[in-house]
Amino acid sequence: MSTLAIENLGKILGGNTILDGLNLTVETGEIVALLGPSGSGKTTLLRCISGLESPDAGRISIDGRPVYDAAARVNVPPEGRQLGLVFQSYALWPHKTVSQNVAFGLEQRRVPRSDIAVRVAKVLDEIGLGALGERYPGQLSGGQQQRVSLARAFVTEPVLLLLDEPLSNLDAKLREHARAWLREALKASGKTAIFVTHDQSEAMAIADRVAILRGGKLAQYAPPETVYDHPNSLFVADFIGNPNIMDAAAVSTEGKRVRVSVNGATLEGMGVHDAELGGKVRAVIRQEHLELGQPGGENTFPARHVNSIFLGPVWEHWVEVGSDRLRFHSPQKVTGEMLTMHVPVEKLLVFH
Ligand SMILES: Nc1ncnc2c1ncn2[C@@H]1O[C@H](COP(=O)(O)OP(=O)(O)OP(=O)(O)O)[C@@H](O)[C@H]1O
Repeated sequence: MSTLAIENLGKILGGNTILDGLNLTVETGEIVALLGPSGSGKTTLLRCISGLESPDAGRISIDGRPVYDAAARVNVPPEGRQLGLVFQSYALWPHKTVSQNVAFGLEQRRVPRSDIAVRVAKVLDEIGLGALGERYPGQLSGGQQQRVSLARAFVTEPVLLLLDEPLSNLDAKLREHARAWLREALKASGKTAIFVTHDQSEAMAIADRVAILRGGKLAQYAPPETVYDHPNSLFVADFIGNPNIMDAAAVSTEGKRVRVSVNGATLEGMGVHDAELGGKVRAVIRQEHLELGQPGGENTFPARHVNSIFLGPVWEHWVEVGSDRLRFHSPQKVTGEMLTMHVPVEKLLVFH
């Protein structure tokens, strides 16, 4: 069953179309990341779902109930949408203890006092804060404060959780731990969740499906492995994972396979929109799919080695091919000026 159904959602702000007939469905128990370049409409979409922003067209249903319908003039206020909100800033009350912060939403809903104490204790336990109920937010680490803000959203038993950049206030090391923890906590709760992030690896690590926005529309909506391995457009291929991209010319096609001429070398790859191929194309190779090859080997090309930097687990190398600069990794140092590069056929993606 779908917990969230968005149909043809439109939003205009300051005369600009920010959401452009957007459709999105989130199944019950699913975690969805909204990802996209700055200004693509992620925050506006989250605000429209929450009710903090009013769309101009379309429909939004939560748990089968319309909460916004332009045609039927339905617009349920935020507090009537059964949502749990988690903000980047945590928005904790500094003068209330952890337990009081978590209890606040229940008090507002006039839940009996004895029930509040039981529900707060249970959610704090579940979220690993059982021993910290009497502390004040100022006495907690950033990661612990983030857990409190999640506990506060969980305790009201919302049908849908909306998280706005939930980990962006944490430092890099803590963030890596927090993303694994956040996915575990969401999955253990069985809650349906949508979060906005600027961090692609965070989106892929936490989400079941990633919604990539471009100009207020969905560019691709699929599991993380699919958007990474099978991007449906040059835009998505380029946006996710910062790959190597070269200008090329399509020479011939055979089914999905395409032969391309790149800087004087002929290479074979996979056409993503084969019907449209012909003439100028772009060849995309992810850094981890480019490797050293044997001179004369299949799908190889010569490249000039210009730089290598040590990253710890691997070396990162830069090579030049014609006017293109490409990047690849290897566990060892690479020496020599001219190198032979290899890319497996199925890992060279050709876009119109
Ligand atoms: N109140 C407003 N009036 C006019 N334009 C606005 C308003 N709020 C947002 N916008 C514009 O809407 C577009 C989408 O904004 P939004 O914040 O939804 O994008 P985003 O994808 O979340 O961006 P970012 O990654 O930078 O946070 C941007 O171009 C922004 O300038």
